[in-house]
Amino acid sequence: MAAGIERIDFHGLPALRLSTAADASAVLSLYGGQLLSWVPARGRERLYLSERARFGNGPVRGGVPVCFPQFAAQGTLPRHGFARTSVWTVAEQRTGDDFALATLRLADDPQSLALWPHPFTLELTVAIDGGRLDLELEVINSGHTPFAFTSALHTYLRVAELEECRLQGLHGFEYRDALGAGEGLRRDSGDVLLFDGPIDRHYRNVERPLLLRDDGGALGIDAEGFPDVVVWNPWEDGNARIDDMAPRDFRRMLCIEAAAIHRRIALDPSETWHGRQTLVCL
Ligand SMILES: O=P(O)(O)OC[C@H]1O[C@H](O)[C@H](O)[C@@H](O)[C@@H]1O
Repeated sequence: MAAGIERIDFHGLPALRLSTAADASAVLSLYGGQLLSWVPARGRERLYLSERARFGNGPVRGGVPVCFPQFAAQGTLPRHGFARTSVWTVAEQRTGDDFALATLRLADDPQSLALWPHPFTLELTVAIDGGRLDLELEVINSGHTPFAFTSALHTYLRVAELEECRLQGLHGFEYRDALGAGEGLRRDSGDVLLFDGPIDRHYRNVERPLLLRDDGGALGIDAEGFPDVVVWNPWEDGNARIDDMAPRDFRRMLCIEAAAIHRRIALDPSETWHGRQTLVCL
């Protein structure tokens, strides 16, 4: 099969389907600039997408939402900012013998300026190549005054069984426990992170790569530019409070997010920032 990129309708959303000659594929929605599916060559679906997701009516539960210019409720903007509910445009698409790549773009408009008074351009580039996925976010300050932002690629990984998952690579790094009381920092002391309850940890200045093992094999998780890692799973009670997730779905997903949140990124006029997350099937 030849590599290709086609425009599709995905649950009513305009999207691009990327595919490679080796049969890797991905679906990238223009709504939110959100990757909604990634199937590596000879592999299974690697991203969780809720069967109860709402498409085009608020945030889409699953895939890789782009959080910008605010992470979670760390400010006065809508949760996780407005990029995940904005309509992006296609800036570039390219295929080669063994890869497919697409870039989506989002720029300020009257609605964004009413919420956040800064001209900006965002570009999200998604590239698939055999067993590898690269996501790169570029932020350009296209205005005349400085601005600062927080951001994340809020990656929802699909896992076979959460309690079988083992995450390596966070040993020794400091984190803020977003479920705990107070602002104190803790230090990860385990060789591997296991999942047997709700978790919402914001690790700082993590030197990667991370390694996630579950029943279905191992996934390497690397990043550049994003200093932080968020690990989130709502577990049973949290899941029950999320109306766009089926009741036991917390066992099928794990968010490991490339983030820039513990310190805001400041950009002067015309300055550019890049952050990248890479997932590799091992
Ligand atoms: O439900 P959402 O607004 O998409 O947020 C989902 C989750 O995002 C991040 O992982 C935060 O650390 C969590 O605290 C939050 O619950």
